Amino acid sequence: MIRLSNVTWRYGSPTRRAAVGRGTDTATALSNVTFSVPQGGFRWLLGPSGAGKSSLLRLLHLEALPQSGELEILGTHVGVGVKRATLARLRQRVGMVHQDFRLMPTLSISDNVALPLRLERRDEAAVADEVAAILRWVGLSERSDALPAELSGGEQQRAAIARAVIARPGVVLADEPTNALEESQSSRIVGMLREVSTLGATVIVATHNDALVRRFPAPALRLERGRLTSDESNAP
Ligand SMILES: Nc1ncnc2c1ncn2[C@@H]1O[C@H](COP(=O)(O)OP(=O)(O)OP(=O)(O)O)[C@@H](O)[C@H]1O
Repeated sequence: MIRLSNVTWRYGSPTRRAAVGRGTDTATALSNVTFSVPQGGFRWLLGPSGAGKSSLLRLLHLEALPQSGELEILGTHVGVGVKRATLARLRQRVGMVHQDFRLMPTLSISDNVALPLRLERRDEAAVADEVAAILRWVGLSERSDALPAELSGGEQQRAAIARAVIARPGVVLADEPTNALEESQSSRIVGMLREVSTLGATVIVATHNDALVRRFPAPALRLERGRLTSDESNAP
């Protein structure tokens, strides 16, 4: 479950600089944003360039804290004063998929996918089993020893999804995950993200791809200039 109530977030605040080390102005990226998504819900995140989609996903990925308003993720209230250890634990329960994959170039696909489990110090035999199972799910069993650069864009994105979901996060966020991909790969990626939500994770996917949104109908959150202009969260 994700719940935001009147959340406002400006770039260039001390919180933001401390969190990611950049941003010098005070552009307001999100203004009074209020919505909630239940556990297992799937939402498109739509809006023109600069509307605040990436900013909202970064906030939900706990890369920064809201300057005002309330943010609740998986039952934890996140705000100024929240303990670092609480944030770190919560962050492990939020998976993120980026447009440019962000796989570690020197690690094999299986080692990339294993990273979240190794961070949790899971037993290596269990890691091997989980990695094999998830690579089967994303159709990459044959490519487990390859380096990311040896894979196509669609394959790299499937590996990135495997890495994002292997530790069974309660929330999965994707920032324009199909931008660099051709149509058939895009559909496959969105199909997987939909499946992740039916398995119980809350999933939010930012996109500019209207054709994809039509092909996979789901409630949408629409941002314009940092404000939520449409919230179909209560749609059936
Ligand atoms: N590092 C930053 N420092 C200051 N302002 C920023 C920074 N990154 C984004 N912004 C501003 O925040 C606002 C929202 O940007 P954001 O990247 O969230 O939009 P977006 O909807 O994801 O756009 P796009 O679809 O082009 O990716 C914009 O006004 C943008 O200029």
